[in-house]
Amino acid sequence: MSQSNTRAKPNSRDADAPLVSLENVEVHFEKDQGLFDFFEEPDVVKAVDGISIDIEENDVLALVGESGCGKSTLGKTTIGLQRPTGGTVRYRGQDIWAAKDQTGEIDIPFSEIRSSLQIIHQDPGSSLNPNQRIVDILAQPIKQTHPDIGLSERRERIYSLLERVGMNPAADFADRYPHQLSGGEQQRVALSRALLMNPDLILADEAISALDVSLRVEMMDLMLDLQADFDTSFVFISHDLSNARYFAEHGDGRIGVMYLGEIVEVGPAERLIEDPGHPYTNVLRWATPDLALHATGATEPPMRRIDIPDPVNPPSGCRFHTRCPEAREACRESCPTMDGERGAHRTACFRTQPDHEYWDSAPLDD
Ligand SMILES: Nc1ncnc2c1ncn2[C@@H]1O[C@H](COP(=O)(O)OP(=O)(O)OP(=O)(O)O)[C@@H](O)[C@H]1O
Repeated sequence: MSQSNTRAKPNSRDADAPLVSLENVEVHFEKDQGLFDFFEEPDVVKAVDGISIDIEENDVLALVGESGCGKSTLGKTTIGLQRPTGGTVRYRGQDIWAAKDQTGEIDIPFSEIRSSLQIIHQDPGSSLNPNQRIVDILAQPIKQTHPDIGLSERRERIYSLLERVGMNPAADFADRYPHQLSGGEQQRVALSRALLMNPDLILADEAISALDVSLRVEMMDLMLDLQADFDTSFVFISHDLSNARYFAEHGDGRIGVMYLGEIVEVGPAERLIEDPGHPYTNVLRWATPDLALHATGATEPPMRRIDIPDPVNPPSGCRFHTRCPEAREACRESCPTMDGERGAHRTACFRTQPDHEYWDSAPLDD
């Protein structure tokens, strides 16, 4: 059921441009001020801080990291739902926010960009209109993308997609309301609705976290099967490294590890898990017992401290240095940047550079 040829690809500004490209993107939020803090400078959370990454056609990127590290903010910025406070986000070479603000020469209108970049949320129940039947919810994207299609063909498409996502027989589900479906079925409807927009990219933001453990693999397999059918890329967000690994490995994609607003390591799933370059990736590995890695025997996390720094006031230099068991003076003083080519296995840690002054600086003992 390939739908990829139902929508012509938009005119790219640059034919070789990645599907979505982030260049030095920042999203800084001002925290709400208390009544008595009115004359103080507002606190700023650097939810995303200087991230550059490309997402190609039929790509899979699984973002992983602990709660509050900026995964959702980065995901929403990637699909044009969150305006960055710095840097640029491009879709096929078109600056998304220039399109939105209608500044400069626009090759791809914002409305087209937004429908190409879809999202499915952790809680599908809240994103499906409770007063509409499933068939009506799914009719909307078809009316938008194919306004000339008549009622019976629309119904046929909806039924065939419901069956494709495992809701069989479709007629049993089509006339129900969202509250008459299980969480897993609601998520399948949300996925179907996203797919009916013929998207180039779907952001799955903790889309399997609320599902029963037994259903998670089934849902990930379904998303990956449909990725092939619909010619779609996925940014898959999870706080669980084993789910990120499953999705990225089976989708032949990459894992991106986030820490305090930065991507600290990105690379092909298998290599990143088997041979992590960043000490924080090692912590995530340690915290994920079902990765079935060779037991290290360590009962304590491979960290000096377990407390998470305040995102309003992140540590100087490498943000992980306050917890990193390998940290030296050099890590407190300067900030490592990503090594290597875009698209390869890349790590932001001085330890990957054999000639770096890190190796001659004193270990941190505080
Ligand atoms: N609209 C907002 N206003 C102010 N701060 C925000 C806003 N959205 C997110 N933040 C803050 O930005 C940081 C990153 O949040 P984000 O939700 O992106 O992280 P996350 O890794 O997705 O976390 P989780 O796994 O808990 O959803 C957090 O400190 C959060 O409190």
